[in-house]
Amino acid sequence: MVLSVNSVSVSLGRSRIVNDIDCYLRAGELLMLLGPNGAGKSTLLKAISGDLPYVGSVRLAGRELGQWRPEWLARQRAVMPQRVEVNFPLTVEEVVRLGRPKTASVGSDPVVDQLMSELDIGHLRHRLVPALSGGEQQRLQLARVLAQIMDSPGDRLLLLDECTSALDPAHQQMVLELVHRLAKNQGIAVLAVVHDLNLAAQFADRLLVMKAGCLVHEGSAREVLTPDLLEAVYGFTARVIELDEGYPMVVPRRGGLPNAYLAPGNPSCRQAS
Ligand SMILES: Nc1ncnc2c1ncn2[C@@H]1O[C@H](COP(=O)(O)OP(=O)(O)OP(=O)(O)O)[C@@H](O)[C@H]1O
Repeated sequence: MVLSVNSVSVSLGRSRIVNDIDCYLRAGELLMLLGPNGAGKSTLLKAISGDLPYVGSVRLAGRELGQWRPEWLARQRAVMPQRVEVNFPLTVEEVVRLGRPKTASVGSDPVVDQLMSELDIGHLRHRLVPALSGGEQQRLQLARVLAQIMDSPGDRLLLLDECTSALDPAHQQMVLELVHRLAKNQGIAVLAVVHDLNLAAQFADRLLVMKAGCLVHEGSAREVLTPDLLEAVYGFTARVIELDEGYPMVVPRRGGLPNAYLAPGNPSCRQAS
């Protein structure tokens, strides 16, 4: 198992934001984490990344997160947070190179070239980062993150927090096809927070759904993306169509936002800690 999360809870201030989560991730698996705004998805990802204190157990490749040396983590685990502010005057190519391990070649680096090409930023390689558009910045950050673990041996974990939120539909497709290929061809285990239900249906091996700090559903896209479950979790009504491609598509109904949408989350899940 690349990642095992057992009974993980996170409190921020006086509130318990993430409540008693269990999940696991095997090599080559693409797991997508869904849930309404404020459900606790980013907080869980930050705990798994070691960026927030938690109670419970997070094991990477069989060993507790805190027991790994930072050098091992830097080669085997890469994290793309929801927001990355880059205001310093480096070029696109220099930023991707920041992700490379110190042992990588100082001259031309095929991994850097390949990632810039696959993420469609090769033509921007000499451009200064503050002059990029939002979507270009997001593809650049993904390239930097992937550069970190691209040619590492052994178990690798990729944690992505809304890595396609700024992208147009073609680039969303491009990015998730790349991430899917890396999982399947290189055995990288991927945990990705997404809001786009149809991208999740298309690419995820398994879906996890969080609401009000708790894990409330887990299963395949066909099991999770049902009208009843979507209404219970998000409070909106939708049709779910089975596509010839072999995965479902969610079509929200216009005007299908009941008042329940604005109601607070399940109070039994998140309480003062
Ligand atoms: N430092 C903090 N102190 C108190 N509450 C916080 C803190 N940081 C986040 N929260 C709250 O924790 C809850 C979960 O936040 P989190 O960012 O994990 O949600 P999310 O599921 O990733 O949401 P989104 O889909 O909007 O990105 C939110 O209600 C947020 O306001």
